[in-house]
Amino acid sequence: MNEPPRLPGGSFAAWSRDRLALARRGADECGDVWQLEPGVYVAATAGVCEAVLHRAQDFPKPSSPLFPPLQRAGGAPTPEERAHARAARMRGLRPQAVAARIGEIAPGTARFVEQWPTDRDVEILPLVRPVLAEIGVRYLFSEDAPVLLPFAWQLFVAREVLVRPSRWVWPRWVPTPARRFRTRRQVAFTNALRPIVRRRRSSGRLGDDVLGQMLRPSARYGPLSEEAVLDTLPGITVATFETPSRAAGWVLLHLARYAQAADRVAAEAALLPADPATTTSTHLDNLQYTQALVREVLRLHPPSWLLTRRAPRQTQLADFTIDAGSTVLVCPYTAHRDAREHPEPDRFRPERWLDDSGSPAKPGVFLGFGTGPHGCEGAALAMAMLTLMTAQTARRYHLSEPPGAEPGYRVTTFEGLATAGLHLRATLRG
Ligand code: HEM
Repeated sequence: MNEPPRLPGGSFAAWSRDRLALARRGADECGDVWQLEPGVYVAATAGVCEAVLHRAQDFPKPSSPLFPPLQRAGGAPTPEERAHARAARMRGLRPQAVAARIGEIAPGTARFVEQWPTDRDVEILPLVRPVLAEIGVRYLFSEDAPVLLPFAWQLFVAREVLVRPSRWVWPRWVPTPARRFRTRRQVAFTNALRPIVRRRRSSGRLGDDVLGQMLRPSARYGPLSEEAVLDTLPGITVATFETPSRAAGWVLLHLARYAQAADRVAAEAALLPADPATTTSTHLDNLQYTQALVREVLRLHPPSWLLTRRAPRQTQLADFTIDAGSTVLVCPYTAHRDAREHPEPDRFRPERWLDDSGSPAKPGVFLGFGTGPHGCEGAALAMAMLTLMTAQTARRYHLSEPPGAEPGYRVTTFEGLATAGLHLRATLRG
């Protein structure tokens, strides 16, 4: 049996101290796959990460939903029920569906820009999160969004409490205070959503938003049950703004750090209509440099930088044997810094995502939204929100970091790569 190499000094204690640094050292010194501790492997390079995510039979995603099903007496949903719920959500989230609703997303990102207090340092994540929550919840529930938004916000708060690092990892059945808090918030959200689902179904006015698409029967599976609708929406609701907010923090930081890139985004954004509600998918498609910039930021700082998979049976990965019962951590962060895929991988160079004519290019593996059967369902929505927000911000402001030798934020990696405490200053462009 050919086990993946162990990284010298790569203990769990070293991992806990600085996970990004250890991940980089593992990729540099061990290559494709390395061993963090017995039974825990890290897939580090682009090809291997991609292979694990595509080989979902050999490396299934553990089912540990943040908001476990409440409505079902009969335990976890079957694979068929999961596929049905995913297909229903994707009707409202696929690229064509998002493209048709750009005029609803753009006013939200424009409001964010307008309300940014200028000429003083402002903490970014608390500024950006409520705006993206409003856009995301509106995208899912349109005119029913105002009722659901406060409950959605409480789901987010419950999530933050739940994922906070703690000394003890309690078995899943232990009702810790954080889990009880989560369940109460999830029940409250579901109780607010149920009458909306019933009203839409009984009136026949299902709506054209994501909820409306989920309520339409599928040709293949028929109608999605009320329980499945109610169980699937808490997770998706938080997903519409949680990871996008982390991504926005990184993108805005890069606008502040790279003035020339920001100027180029501003020039492109000058072509956006004055009334954001009239923005269309054609306007969005024309923001090619801005999209490249967002993609480049997600390459360098993928907010979901480490994905978990299991190996229920013994299997091969690259030249190694992965034992039954192992955990495989897939690392988009190091995969994106694989020089065979992205030359000068540590350099911020949005142009790498454009060809000579300025059209989109795919220079190498990109796992910012994962890939394979569990790839991100909200990628098109996230790209639309982030691209519009970036363009509108650069059109109106110069951003800058607070002066000083040290960055005014901490990089956190637990449950996602984020710029905790990031402050930026916006000054109106002359
Ligand atoms: C910049 C923003 C975002 C990033 C970087 C991101 C990243 C990711 C990644 C890497 C995965 C794969 C996880 C894995 O393979 O284990 C994923 C899955 C997922 N994302 Fe996103 N995401 C973003 C925004 C969104 C939005 C806006 C939504 C909701 C509308 C969403 C919904 C989901 C869902 C439901 C999954 C699970 C898919 C599955 O397990 O089958 N994400 N996302």
